[in-house]
Amino acid sequence: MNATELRGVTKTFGQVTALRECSLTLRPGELTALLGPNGAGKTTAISLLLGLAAPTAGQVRVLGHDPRGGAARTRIGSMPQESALPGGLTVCETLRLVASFYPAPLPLSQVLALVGLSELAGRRAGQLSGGQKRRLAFALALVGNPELLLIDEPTTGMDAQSRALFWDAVQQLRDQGRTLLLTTHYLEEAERTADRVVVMTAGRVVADGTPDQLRASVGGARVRLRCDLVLAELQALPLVTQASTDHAGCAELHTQHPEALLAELYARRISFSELEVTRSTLEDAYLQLTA
Ligand SMILES: Nc1ncnc2c1ncn2[C@@H]1O[C@H](COP(=O)(O)OP(=O)(O)OP(=O)(O)O)[C@@H](O)[C@H]1O
Repeated sequence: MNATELRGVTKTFGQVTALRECSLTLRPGELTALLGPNGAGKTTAISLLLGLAAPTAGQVRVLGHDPRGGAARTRIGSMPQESALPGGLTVCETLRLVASFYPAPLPLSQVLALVGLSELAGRRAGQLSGGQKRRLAFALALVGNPELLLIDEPTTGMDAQSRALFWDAVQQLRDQGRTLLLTTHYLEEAERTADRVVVMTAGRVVADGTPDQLRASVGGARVRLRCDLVLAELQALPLVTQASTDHAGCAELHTQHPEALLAELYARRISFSELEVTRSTLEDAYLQLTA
């Protein structure tokens, strides 16, 4: 089996326990989004998969191998949260240099086009903007033609256009049958693109499923409306599990039974306007799971 997994992994750094009996299996050909608050252990999980650190307890396999050996190294691409690029080399030279370490790299023109750097191929890395450097880091993760891509907070620092381009490229890579694991704090992006979402908190996996399964685990909907009730009255409404008001004076209610809640408002002759009902999002599930 070409398994890529953490099995019962604990990782400590002195007094700090970054992972606690953490188990996670990546399915081939899937895009898995690894979510969790700051310090949850996401980067630690990735560094163990990359073989950069050894687990304190438990087992790590990558494409069927121990990642600290060399067997799987050229089959993996990684994009770390921060990367130091030699500023004097051009985009093309940097890519060519990294490609030279792999047995069957992708054509540079294909990689440049995929990450949207074709027009900047001759520019020195030190002269790229922050977002362009992130694109180059992504290109470096891809150029070795990896089966498995481990990507840590890729879209931080990218503008909206770069982000859209990035997710488009990620979908293409997944459609080519590659396996991807990425961490992100942009839940909407994960919700739209990931086949599977794993939520970690305090070094443990607390949820693992498709975006639909996670949304269904909180169920219900958000009901937004304008009415004269104050916050305490909104919170006291039957069927409301959570209530808040925003700066514009609109109420936001969370409920498992939006239709019954609206019927209740009518029955109580509570008048309201600007009604909006949306089903729970991945963010709702995430906030509940990591609360
Ligand atoms: N080399 C290290 N030495 C000591 N503690 C560390 C080390 N690396 C990570 N930690 C600690 O382990 C915990 C998990 O860190 P990790 O970087 O994996 O979290 P994360 O989920 O990636 O967070 P973020 O979203 O902020 O990137 C944190 O408490 C962190 O301070």
